[in-house]
Amino acid sequence: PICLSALSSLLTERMALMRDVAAYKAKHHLPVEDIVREQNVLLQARSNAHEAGLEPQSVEPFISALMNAGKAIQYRYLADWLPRPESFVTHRDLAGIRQRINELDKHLLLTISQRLRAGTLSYTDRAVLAEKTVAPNLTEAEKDNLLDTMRFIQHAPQAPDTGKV
Ligand SMILES: C=C(O[C@@H]1C=C(C(=O)O)C=C[C@H]1O)C(=O)O
Repeated sequence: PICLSALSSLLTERMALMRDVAAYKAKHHLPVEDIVREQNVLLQARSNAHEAGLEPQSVEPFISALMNAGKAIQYRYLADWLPRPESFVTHRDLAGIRQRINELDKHLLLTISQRLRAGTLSYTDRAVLAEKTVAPNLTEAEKDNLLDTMRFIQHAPQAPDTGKV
């Protein structure tokens, strides 16, 4: 259960940051989708997965689901702000927010790796996670997608110990 609450707070914090990302982009007239950044997030995730003992390919659908949810949340904020342009104030800069997102993604994969040592996620775990993970503008469909792709994540096979030094 410890791992599950850590997981849901990491997910919730990542989703909550999307408000600041959207506000920064609105202020600077930047598009929501940033393909170069997305490629970096995926590359970083593969390397974090490897370090956490996970199969790098198996984390890709989960990371893509995180980014899809992130973009959808931002689009909803921008739509909500259209009639009230004064409401999108942020003092944070994008580089700082992205640094925090990098940390969160790394911790997410480490926590998932730890949790998988206790066995695969059960339906109860999934329900607990779904209930605990609540963020503004995150829909149930996006949450389902996150939890479905999380179940796809696998540990990397252990390197055989040859006994040689
Ligand atoms: C969060 C951002 O917006 C989008 C979502 C991303 C994510 O969830 O990591 C990455 C790039 C963008 O397409 C961002 O630009 O940093």
